[in-house]
Amino acid sequence: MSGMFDLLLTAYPWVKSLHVISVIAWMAGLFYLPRLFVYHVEKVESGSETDALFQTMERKLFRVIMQPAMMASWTFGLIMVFTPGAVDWGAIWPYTKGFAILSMTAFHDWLGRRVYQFSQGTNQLTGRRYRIMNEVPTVLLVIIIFSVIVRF
Ligand code: HEM
Repeated sequence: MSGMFDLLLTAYPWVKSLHVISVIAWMAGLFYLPRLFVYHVEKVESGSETDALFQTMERKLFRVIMQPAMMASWTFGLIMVFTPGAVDWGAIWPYTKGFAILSMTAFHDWLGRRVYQFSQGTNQLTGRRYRIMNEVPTVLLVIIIFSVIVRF
């Protein structure tokens, strides 16, 4: 067991670097995909060539960038959770961060369901709704950064 802990401690700065790289890639998609939806709803005629192009951009962004980036963020984050001393469970920040990452994951899932709906031509939501939803990852990001940096 102590050999395992030594390995986790030695790898820690590398794991944290990979974690931050993954979350940046994930966040890029979480910010951009709802913007694509806004333009898709407001400017694109259903069934047109541009509609097909938007569907491709949305699907690729979600599958090729966001899904792998989310899995990597979770994997490296959980490795740090199991590194001795990394998380002070007596503090408040692990719980505010935990709440925010679960919400971020739920938001990611919600976006995935919207990608599917656009691909079926059954989107129900307005551009205004997507503009409002675009603020969700921003608010969660603020909670996460205050949690891990201020560490209240
Ligand atoms: C997906 C699930 C996630 C898990 C399980 C997780 C877990 C962790 C853990 C255990 C640490 C080390 C504790 C620390 O040193 O602060 C950490 C660090 C960090 N996380 Fe996450 N995290 C996740 C997602 C995110 C997301 C979505 C963001 C940004 C939006 C983020 C940003 C950071 C940053 C910036 C650090 C480095 C803080 C420092 O300077 O030490 N994490 N994460």
